Amino acid sequence: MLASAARRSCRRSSSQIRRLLGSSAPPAVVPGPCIVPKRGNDILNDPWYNKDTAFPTTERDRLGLRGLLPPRVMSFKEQYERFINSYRSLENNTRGEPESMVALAKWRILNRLHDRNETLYFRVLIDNIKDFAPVIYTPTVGLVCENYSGLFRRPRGMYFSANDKGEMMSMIYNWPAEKVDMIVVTDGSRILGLGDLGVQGIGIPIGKLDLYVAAAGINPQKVLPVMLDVGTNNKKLLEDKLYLGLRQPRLEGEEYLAIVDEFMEAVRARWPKAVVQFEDFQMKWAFETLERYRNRFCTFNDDIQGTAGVALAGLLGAVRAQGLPLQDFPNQKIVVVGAGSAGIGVLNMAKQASLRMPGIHITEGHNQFWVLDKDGLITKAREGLDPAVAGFARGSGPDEIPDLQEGASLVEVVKKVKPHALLGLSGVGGIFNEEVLKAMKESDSPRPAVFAMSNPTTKAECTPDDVFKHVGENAIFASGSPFSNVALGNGKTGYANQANNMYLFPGIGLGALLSGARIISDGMLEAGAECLASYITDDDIQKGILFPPVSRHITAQVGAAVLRAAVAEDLAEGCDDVGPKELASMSEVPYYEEINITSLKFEPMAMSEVLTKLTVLLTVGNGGLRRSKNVVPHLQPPCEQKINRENLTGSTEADAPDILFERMYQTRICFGCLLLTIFHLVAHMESIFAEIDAHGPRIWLCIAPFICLDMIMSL
Ligand SMILES: NC(=O)C1=CN([C@@H]2O[C@H](COP(=O)(O)OP(=O)(O)OC[C@H]3O[C@@H](n4cnc5c(N)ncnc54)[C@H](O)[C@@H]3O)[C@@H](O)[C@H]2O)C=CC1
Ligand SMILES: CC(=O)C(=O)O
Repeated sequence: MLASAARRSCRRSSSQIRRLLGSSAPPAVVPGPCIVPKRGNDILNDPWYNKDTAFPTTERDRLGLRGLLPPRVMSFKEQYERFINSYRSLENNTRGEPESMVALAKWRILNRLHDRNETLYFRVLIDNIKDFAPVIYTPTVGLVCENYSGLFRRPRGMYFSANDKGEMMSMIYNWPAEKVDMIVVTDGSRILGLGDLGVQGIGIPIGKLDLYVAAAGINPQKVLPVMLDVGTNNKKLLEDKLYLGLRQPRLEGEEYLAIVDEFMEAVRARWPKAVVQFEDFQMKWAFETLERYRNRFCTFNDDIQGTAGVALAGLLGAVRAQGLPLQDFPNQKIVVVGAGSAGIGVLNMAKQASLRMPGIHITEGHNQFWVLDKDGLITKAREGLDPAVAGFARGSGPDEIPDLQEGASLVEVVKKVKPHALLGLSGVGGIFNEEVLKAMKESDSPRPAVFAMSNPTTKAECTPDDVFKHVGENAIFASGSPFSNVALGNGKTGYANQANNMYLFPGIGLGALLSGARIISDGMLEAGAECLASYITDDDIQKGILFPPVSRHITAQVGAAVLRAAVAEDLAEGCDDVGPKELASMSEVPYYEEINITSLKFEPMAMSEVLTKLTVLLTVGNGGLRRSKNVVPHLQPPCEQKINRENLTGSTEADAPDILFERMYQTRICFGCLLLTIFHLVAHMESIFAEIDAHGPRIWLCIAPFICLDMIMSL
C-alpha cells in the first residue's frame, strides 16, 4: 500500500509535467497525507512540521502534543492574520527610524518565523512576495550578510570549509533531507557589490532559495543553501571576534579548486539530479568554475548567465520602447560600466542576440559596445587586456569615434558615443552622476535607457529620481534593487523597473529540474531570456515598464521555455516517470516557435496559454504527500487550507485514509496469523504434546513458520 501510494505520488507529479506542456484541464486538488516521523516536542522544534497553536486537539493527542501547547487552538488563517498584523505594526511603529534598523527588524521577524514554522513562513512569503522580496533578498540581504555573525542564531544550509577536505563525501549525508533538487552555493568572495564577506555570504543562497520556493514552487525541503568557506581576505572580518568563518586567507589556485571539485562530486554522489546554481563568486572563480563544470553537471552561474538574460530582456524592451523592430538591436549603442562577471556575461549574451537577429547580417567584428572598468574605457591598447573582454575592446577602425582613447572617462564616453543605453554593473554607488546623466540626455535614442543594476541599493549607480530629472521624462530606468516609481507631475509616472536576475533564475532552475537535463546549455538560458523579453505588452513597454513583478506566473513561463529548449537540444532526460521521449512529444506545442527570438512576437494570448498550463503545475501542490515532489503544498490560498491535511503536518490515521487502511490491513494480517497459531496449537494440543514426547524440539519446526510470519507482519 505504501508503495502504491508512492507510485501514485510519482504519477501525480508526472501528470503535472504533462499538464505543464499538454492541454488537459487542471484537476481538483486532492492533497495527500503527510507522515510525521516525530513526536511531542521534536515536532514543535522542527519548523518543517511545527504549526504551533494550530494543531487541533485530535492531532495533539495523536502526536503526543497534549499539554505541550496552550489549550486554545488557533486556525492557520488566524495565525496568518496575526503575523501580518504584527508585521504591519512593526512597519507603523518604526516609521521615521533609520532605514537599516527598520530593514533588520523586518528581516528578524521573518527569520524568526522561518526558524519556527515554515508552512506559515512560505505562505506569507508567497502571498506578499512584492513586500517581502526586498527583505529576504536585495537590499536587506546585503545588510544581513554584513552583520551575519552577530545575527546568527540557528544554522540554515550546509557549510563545507577548507578543513573538511577529504570528508565532504560523507558530510553530505549529514543533510537530513533524503532528496535535494536545488542547491545554491557561494564562496562569499563577491557578495552583491559589498565584496568579500567570507562565511557571512550564506545569506545569499538562503535568500535565493526562498525565491525558488516562493516563485518556482520548489519544495522547501528539497533546497539546500551551501557555503564553501575557503577563508576570507577581508581584514575586518579576520579581526572580528564574532566572525564565524575560517580565520585564514582565501585558498588560491589548485587548493581552491580541489575544494570546489570535492563538493561537486559529493553532490553528484548523493543527488545526481540536483541543479547547482553558483552565486556571488569573484570574477576569476566565477568564470573558471562555470567552464569547469558546465559540461559535466547540471549547473549555471547566475551572475554571469542569469544577469545576462535579464539585461538582454531590458535592452530589447528599450528597443521596443523606441517603436523600433527588434532587428534594430544591433544598431543600438550600448555603454557597459563594469567588466566583471556580470558585465561580461551581459556583453556575451547581447552580442549573440545581435548575431542571431533575423534578416540582419552582421559580422563577428561588429561592435556596438563600449566597455569601461575601474580604469576607464577598455581599448585594444589596454596593457594586459583580459581575453574575456578583448572581443569588446574598442580599436581604431572606421566605426570608431575619434579621440576616444584608452582609459577615457565615463562622462567623456557618454558625451561622445551618445549611447541608446547605459548599463551599470560596477558595484560603485552613484557613479552615474549628474554630469553623466545630463550627457545621456543627448543620447541618440528618443527613450534613453539607464540601467543601474548594481546591488544593494547603496551601490546603485544612480536613482530613478536623478534619471527622470536629468535625462528627462522619456527616459527608461531599471535598477538591481527596488526603488519606488517617480511621480513626474501631470499624473505621469516614471517607472522604476527592477532589473534583477530573480526574474530568471527560478525559471531556469525549474525548467532544468523538470526536464532532467544533464547540463544547462546556452540555448536553454537564451530561451528563458527570450521568454522574459516577450512577456511585457507593447502598451506597458511604451509606458516604460520593462519587467513584470516577480511572480510564479513569470517563473512558470520561463520554466516552460527552458524545458522546451532542453527537449529541442536533446538534453532532457526526463523527470520522475516522464521520459525524454514523452517530454519530446509533449513539447510539440505551437508556442515554441513564437517565443523564439527569431520570430519574437509580443502576443500575450499565446503566452498566456503556456502560462496557464505551467501555473497548473505550480498551483496543484501535493498536499505534503511524503514531501516526495517538487511542488510545495503551501501554495493553496489560505482560505482553502484545511489545516489537517494541506497545512502539512499532523496527518496520521484520521487524515490519511491510505495509511489508515494500510495499518488496518497489516494489523488484520498480524492478528490473523496470531489467531491461526493459537488455533493450531489448541486444536492439536494433544498430538503436539505427543509429538513433543516423541520428537522433542523438532515440534518447533512446525510452529516456527507461524511465529516468524507473525513477527514479520508486526514489523
Ligand atoms: N541586478 C542584477 O541582477 C545583478 C547585479 N549585479 C551587481 O553587479 C555588480 C558587479 O558584479 P560583478 O560583475 O560580479 O562584480 P565584479 O567584481 O566581477 O566586477 C566589477 C567590475 O566593475 C568595475 N569597476 C569598479 N569600479 C569601477 C569604476 N569606478 N568605474 C567603472 N568600472 C568600475 C571593475 O573593474 C570590474 O570590472 C555588483 O554590485 C552586483 O551586485 C550582479 C549580478 C546580478
Ligand atoms: C542580484 C545578484 O545576483 C547580485 O547582485 O549579485
